[in-house]
Amino acid sequence: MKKYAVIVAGGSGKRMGNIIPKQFLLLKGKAVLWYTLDTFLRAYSDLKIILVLPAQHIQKGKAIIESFEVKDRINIITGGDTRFHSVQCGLKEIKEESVVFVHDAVRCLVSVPLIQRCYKNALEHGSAVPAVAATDSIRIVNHACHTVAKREDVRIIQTPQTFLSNIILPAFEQEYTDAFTDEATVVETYGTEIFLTEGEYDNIKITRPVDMMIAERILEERSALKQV
Ligand SMILES: Nc1ccn([C@@H]2O[C@H](COP(=O)(O)OP(=O)(O)OP(=O)(O)O)[C@@H](O)[C@H]2O)c(=O)n1
Ligand SMILES: C[C@](O)(CO)[C@H](O)COP(=O)(O)O
Repeated sequence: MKKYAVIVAGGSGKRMGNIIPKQFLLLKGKAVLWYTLDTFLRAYSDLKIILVLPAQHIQKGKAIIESFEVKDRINIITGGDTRFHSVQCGLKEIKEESVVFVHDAVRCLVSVPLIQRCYKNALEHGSAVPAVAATDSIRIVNHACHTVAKREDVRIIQTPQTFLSNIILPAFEQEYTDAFTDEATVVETYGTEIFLTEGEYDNIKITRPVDMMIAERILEERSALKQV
C-alpha cells in the first residue's frame, strides 16, 4: 500500500517561549524537525512526506531538507491557523489510496518500530493511534469541584496517528470545532471507531523548555547505545 506521512510543523511554539518555533531549535546540532524527517524516511523507503510549515519559515524548512539525499520524497506546503487546519492542508495533497500517518514534527524521538506498528495496525483495523498508560494520578476538574479518575482507565495519546486514506480524508472535510485536538477526535466525530496501539514513553512532544533537555538526554543515550 502507498504511504504518506503528513508531518505538521506549522506551529509557532508559544509555550516554548522562543522567538524561533521549537521545530527549528537544535538538539545535538540538528533541528528537532530533522530527527522526525530522518526517522520517517528510514521507516519505509517508499514513504512520501508532506511537510507542513509556517508561511514565514518555508526557507528554514527547505534548508533542513537539503541535508537529505532523498529530499525528492519530501513535499513542502504551507500550514493553517490551527493544527487541524495544517493537517487539512497536508491531506489535500493526497490523491491516491494509501496509509496516511499524521505526526507532530515536534515528536522528534518517534521510532521506526512505532511507525511500522502503526502501519500494520492501520492496515488491519483501519486506524492506529498510539497511546501509553498514565503514570501520574489523574483528577477531573469541573469549576471548583474535582474527582479522582481511575488511572487504569486513562491513556495518553501520541502521534503518528495512522489511517487508511478512505477513513481520514472524508473526516477532514468536516467543519472545525475546538474539540478537534488530534486526528482521532476528528475521525471519531465523523463516526468511525479508533484502534489504539501501544505508544512509547520516549515519544514525547516537545512543548516546554524542559522537554528539550529530556530529548537531548534521550538522544545521547541512543547514540551511546549505538556505539556499544
Ligand atoms: N497551526 C499549527 C499549530 C501546530 N502545528 C504543529 O502541530 C504540532 C503539535 O502542536 P503544538 O505542540 O501545540 O505546537 P505549537 O502550536 O507550535 O505550540 P504552542 O501551542 O505552544 O504554540 C507541532 O509540530 C506544530 O508545529 C501546525 O502544524 N500548525
Ligand atoms: C496530537 C497530540 O500530540 C496528541 O497528543 C496533541 O493533541 C497535540 O496537542 P497540542 O496542544 O496541539 O500540542
